[in-house]
Formats: sequence, C-alpha cells, structure tokens
Amino acid sequence: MSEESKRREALIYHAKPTPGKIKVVPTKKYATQRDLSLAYSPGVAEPCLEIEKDKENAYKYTAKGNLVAVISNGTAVLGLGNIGPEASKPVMEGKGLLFKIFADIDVFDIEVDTENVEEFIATVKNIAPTFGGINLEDIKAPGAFEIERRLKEELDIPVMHDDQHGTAIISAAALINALEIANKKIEDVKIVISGAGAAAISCSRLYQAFGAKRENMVMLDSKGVIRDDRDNLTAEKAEFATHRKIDTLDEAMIDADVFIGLSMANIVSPEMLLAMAENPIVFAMANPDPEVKYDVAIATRKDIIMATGRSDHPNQVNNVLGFPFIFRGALDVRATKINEAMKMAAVEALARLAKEPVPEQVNIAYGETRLTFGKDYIIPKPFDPRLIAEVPPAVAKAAMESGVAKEPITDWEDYQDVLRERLGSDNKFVRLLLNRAKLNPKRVVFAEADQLAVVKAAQIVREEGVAIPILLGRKDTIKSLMNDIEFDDDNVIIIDPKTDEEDERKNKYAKVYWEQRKRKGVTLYAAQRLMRERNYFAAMMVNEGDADALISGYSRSYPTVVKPMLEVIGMAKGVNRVATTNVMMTKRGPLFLSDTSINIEPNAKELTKIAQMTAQIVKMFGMKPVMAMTSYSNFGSSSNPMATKVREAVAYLHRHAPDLIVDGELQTDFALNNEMLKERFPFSKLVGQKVNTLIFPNLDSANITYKLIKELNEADSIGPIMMGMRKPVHILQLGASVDEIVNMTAIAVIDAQKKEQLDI
Ligand SMILES: NC(=O)C1=CN([C@@H]2O[C@H](COP(=O)(O)OP(=O)(O)OC[C@H]3O[C@@H](n4cnc5c(N)ncnc54)[C@H](OP(=O)(O)O)[C@@H]3O)[C@@H](O)[C@H]2O)C=CC1
Ligand SMILES: CC(=O)C(=O)O
Ligand SMILES: [Mg+2]
Repeated sequence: MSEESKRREALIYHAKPTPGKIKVVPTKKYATQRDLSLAYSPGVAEPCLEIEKDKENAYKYTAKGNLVAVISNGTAVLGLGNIGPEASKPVMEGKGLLFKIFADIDVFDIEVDTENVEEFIATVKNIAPTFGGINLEDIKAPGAFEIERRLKEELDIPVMHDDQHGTAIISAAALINALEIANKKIEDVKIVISGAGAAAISCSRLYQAFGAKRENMVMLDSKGVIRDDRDNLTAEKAEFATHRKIDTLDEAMIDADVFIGLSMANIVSPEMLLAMAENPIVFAMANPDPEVKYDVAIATRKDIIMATGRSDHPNQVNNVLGFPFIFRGALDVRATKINEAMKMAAVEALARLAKEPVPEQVNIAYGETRLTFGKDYIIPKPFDPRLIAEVPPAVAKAAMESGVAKEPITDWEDYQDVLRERLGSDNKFVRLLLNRAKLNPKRVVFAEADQLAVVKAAQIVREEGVAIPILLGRKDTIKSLMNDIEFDDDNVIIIDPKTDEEDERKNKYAKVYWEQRKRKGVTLYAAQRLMRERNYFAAMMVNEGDADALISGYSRSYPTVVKPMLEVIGMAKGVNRVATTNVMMTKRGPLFLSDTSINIEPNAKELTKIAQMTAQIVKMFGMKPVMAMTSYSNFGSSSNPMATKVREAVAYLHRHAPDLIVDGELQTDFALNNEMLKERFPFSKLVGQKVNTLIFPNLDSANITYKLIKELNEADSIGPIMMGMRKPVHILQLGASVDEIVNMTAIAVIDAQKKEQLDI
C-alpha cells in the first residue's frame, strides 16, 4: 500500500462511521419509568448520601473504581512533539481503546489547554474525584517530572506518567531478556540513551534499579551528549551527565552494547550500528518512526537484537504492554500509588512470560508459526491473552506487600479467572479467524465483483494476505471500481463470463453441467446459456478446481443464490440436507446459532444433522462445541410435538454421538445461565459447561433470534455459514457490509483449508 493510501486509510478509520474511537455506554437498565427513577431522581439521591457519609462508597455506587483519566496537554505527543491538546486527542482516545480492549478499564480522555505546570496540576487535582486512577500521557519533560511527583504526593489514587514508567517497565523487561540472549551482564554493559526527556530519564533510572551502572551510560538530548561540564542542565539531566569527553552520537556509539532510543526518527546511521560492540541491543522506540528503521538495522548487522515501538515488526517495545495491566492490578486492590515494588513486579512478570511456551492462539493472531524466546521474541506480544492473567496479579501482590493496597485480594485463582473473563472475545475471534486464513490463503472467486463493497473486501483480503481473490463481472466496471479505491494490483484475475473471451471455459463448464443434469431436463444449449450467469460460472470454477472457494449473495436473495450452488456443487458425502449457522460475537464470547436460513421445519432426525454439522463448524474454529437444543420446554415439561422432536433429537445424539456435549430440550435462559440450570436441572450435561452453540427447533426461532440479538445487542454476526456443501461455497446476506464480506471470505478460506486437509 502506498504511503498516501495508508494516510487516507488512517483518516477514514478515524472519521467513519462515527468520528473518533470511543463512546460511553450505560451499564444499567433504563427502559422504564421505574428504571429512570432509580438511575436519576429520586433514586440517585441515596448513593449520593452514602458517599457523602464516606467517600470510599464512591467505589461501591459509581464507576469510579474502573475509570481512568488519560490526561495530556499535547506537549510531547508520540515523537511528533508539541502539537497541542486538540491534536493529541486521537492518541488519548487510542490509549482509551487499548485500556478497554486489553484490561477492560474505562477511560475518559482529557486534553488540557495549558503548558503551565501549576495550572495543569490544579486541573488534574480538581477532577481527580471522578477517577480511580490517573494516566498522564505525552507531557514533555521537565514539566512532566514535577507534575507527576506532585500529583503522586497530593492524590490518594494511583497516578502514573505512562511515557515514563510504562515505557521503563516494558523496556526493562525487554532489556533483561535481550541481555540474557546476548549473554551479557547488565552491570557491565555500556548503554547509550538518545533522548533525555520523560521516557529516557525514567527508563535509565529503572535500568539502574536492575543493576545498570550510571558510569556506563551516555545520554544525549537535542544539543548532543549530556556532559558534566555543560551549563544549565536540569536536575534530571545532571543526574546522567557523563565526564567522558565526547560530543556526538557517533562517538558515543563506539563499542556500546546497548542503544536506547527515546528521542526522534532517523538519527542512527548504519555506520553507528557497525561501530557498536558484538551482539548489540538496539531499542529504537521513538514513535511513529524509530531512530533507525527496523529493516535497515537488521540488514546492517546480523548479530543485532532489534526492537522498535511499532507493531509491524518483531519485538514491539511499547508501553501498550504495560499501562493496561499495571492499572488493572492497581485498581483491583484499590492501590493508593503505583510504587517501585509494583513496577519491578510488572517487569519481572513480563520478562518471565516471554520465556514461557507461546500459546497457539498467539502464533495464529500474529500469523507466526512458532514464536519462541529468542532474538525475534524478547517480550510478549500485546494480544497475548496470558498478559491479563499474569501481570495484574503480580502488580496487585506487590501493592499488597508494599502496603499501598486498600482492598487486598485473597483468592488469587478466582482473581485470575475474573481477569480472563474481562477479555472481550469478539474481536479476538475475528482476529483468529483472519489469521487462521492467512496461514494458507486460498483462491476465492467473488461472483459479484461489480459491486463496490465486494471489491473493497477483495482489496482487504488481498492486501492482508487472507485470500487470493478472483473477480467476476464486467471488466471495465471492476477496473473502474478498483481504480476508485486505489486497488492497484495487476495480478488480480478478473473474468467476465458474459464475453466471448471465456467461450472455451464456458463450453467446458457447460459440458460438465450438462453431464450432471442431462437426465433432469437440461439441454447442452441451456447449459451453455446458464454458464453466462455468474453464479453458475463461479460454482463451476470451484467444482472444476479453478478456484478453491466462492463468495456470492451480496446483491441477490438467498434462495436465488443457493439454487445454482446446490445444482452445481451439491452436498457433501453422507449429507442430505444443507443448513446454516451464524456466529454471534456476544459479550460472553462467540455463540453459534443454527439453522438460521434454510430448514423451515426440521424433524428430529434433521435436527440431529444440523447439530452435528454445527459441531463440525465450531471445531473448525478451534473451539470445543457445547450445545443446547433449545425449545420453549425444559426436559420434558411439554408433550407438544414441537418439544418432543427436540427431545428425540437429543436422545439420538446422546446414543450415537456420546462424545458431543449436548443437552435439551431446554429454554435459552437455562442454556446460557449455568447457575439457574444447576439449581433447577442439576442432572443436565451442560451443568458446569459454557454453552457456545444453540440449535433451534425451527427456522422461525433461529432466524428471529439471530436478527434480534444483532439489532438489540449490537453483537456482530458472521454468517450465515453454509454447512453440508461438498465444496466451500458461502453466501452473503443481501447488502452485507465490507467487514462482513471480509469475515465470510476468511471463513471460506478456512473451509477450503479444512476440506483440503480432509481431501474432500
Ligand atoms: N515505545 C514506547 O513505548 C514509547 C516511546 N516514546 C517515544 O520517545 C520519544 C520521547 O518521548 P518523551 O520522553 O515523552 O518526550 P519528551 O519531550 O519528554 O523528550 C524528548 C527528548 O528527546 C530529545 N531529543 C530531541 N531531538 C533529539 C535528537 N536529535 N537527539 C537526541 N535527543 C533528542 C529531547 O531533547 P531536549 O531535552 O534537548 O529537548 C528530549 O530530551 C518520542 O518519540 C516517543 O514517541 C515515548 C514513550 C513510550
Ligand atoms: C507509546 C507512547 O506512549 C509514545 O510514543 O508516546
Ligand atoms: Mg506516550
């Protein structure tokens, strides 16, 4: 993608569909007059009075305990410099997003229009009662030091300047591991630190706490080496002034073991890297562009251990690995401070985690095959789900042991379970889906490529490496759409089945089709005519191995598209009925609902087939199916045929598929609420299980439910996913969004991978 395309993509991401990246969502019911009288006047007066009696009650009755302020004045925004409070807001909203997705912490981002230290301190102090914690962000040194010191002293909630301590914690963990790999001791290494601002000073202090020697450090600011004979040094710079008679970065880099960059882009040359000692460690952490580009560095020295602050290279040393988890631990024990002990505990937890075997899920999430501790993996990846279960407990324990925790934790196992539950699984699921597809992308034919949404989706899957798209439709229309969205890729195959150019292929396909259906009233001439129709042509491409999977249905109704698919591709061996499932990305995790689109009134036997096919799909996503066969009746409470057919299906599955975790018939609230189920039906096989699949008694109930959840809960849906076809054919909902098409394409690719494995 060109730099200009990237720029536009970033701007559109921020502008559409709603400007910005975060919003506020109520957590209490607000449907009725009664709800409102509790939420607001008169009910709201009661918690107010309780908090008036004891301020600590604010943690009990308001969102304070899980609310962090991300506050900046915009004076040191990433490496962009002093760009002002308004311009810093995208970064602060971004931090809010990261706090939420990685640690389930809510954030108000606050941009303060002052560079005056006293005014800034007063502003933060005045608004502090709202929050459980304060994350100071992108405030330039030396003001940042005074601001943080005073606020820590004067407030009784955790205050952390992320650029100082978040960065110090992560980079210290990475440094400890990198030194182990380079076989060097922290007390011996010569360290060059470029930058003498908030991040650099704090990092250097923490490295000392882990054994680095101040006399082995050389620090530079915008004026050059900070020497002890320089005038007007701030107290923090003076702390790191060297007596060595050197002036430039070039000189400082000679024989250095470690380079720490917290300054600005592109100031380290290949020559400087070549002058460093053996196995040099280079952390070029300036954002968005590092002190030296990753590719340049690794091309310059084979023995280098290289990290940047960016997510697009190995070893992302960025405070995103820290602040969500540090605040999570601090908030959960209601710490009054984030102290040295807590920071050291976070460093150790992070460094330790990098050495443990990496879960497959992380490999898939990053499109890696085997991440293992070493030069290219010195620190955990931000999407590692173990972080939430490991780092906050370490921080919380240290807070308790150092006497700053007001609410100690007693049951650590339970705490870890609670932490894991906090991780939203919806995005994770989509990420896993896309990354699984990327491991072995397949050729997917898009039958309606003259539609903008389809071409956009094709561009995304192509550029992300999810699939190799083949576009069907009028060539000039497709090319013009591609042009509009800067989808410049000459290797993408475009086919127009209506033109003479494709006659040879159409004739070949027509013959095959005619052979299949000549005793069903189809003439060769009719077959030839039919192959001009895009869905028949596309299905034939898959049938004949000219494509691995097919996506259609964006512009036509479901039944119109299903027909050619069934005629040309047909059902898999042993299957006499196709069905569909929808994956709903709910807050409790992905939930599969079947059959949402095809079987109007399945009988008991058909229900068992639908359940078994859905189980296969759930497994295809790497999950263990836990299935409830739903009804309005619970375990025999009704003898109406609607209920008995579900009961019969369950009995059949229990007899013939004993390994499947499935039970019913039961109502959906019992299926989804294990406490209720345990109390009323303790014998159920679903007790102690988390149901992830609901099989419905008929099309009405399944379809209505999935649309209802989608509209009311804003739970995204992937699907309907076709089950039971001989080859990967997937049909979109009419007018599907670009994201939905992308997700469906990933499913088609995974389906093709699976069928290839099984050699179907
Ligand atoms: N990867 C990560 O997690 C993080 C990365 N950073 C990055 O670190 C950088 C600094 O951030 P922060 O400390 O908050 O900002 P500050 O404004 O507090 O500090 C910037 C420092 O960089 C120095 N500097 C500027 N130009 C040069 C140069 N050519 N050579 C050496 N030093 C130079 C400044 O010198 P002077 O004192 O003379 O003005 C100052 O000391 C940014 O690029 C930021 O993106 C920050 C936090 C986290
Ligand atoms: C990552 C970060 O906080 C910064 O670059 O400022
Ligand atoms: Mg920052």
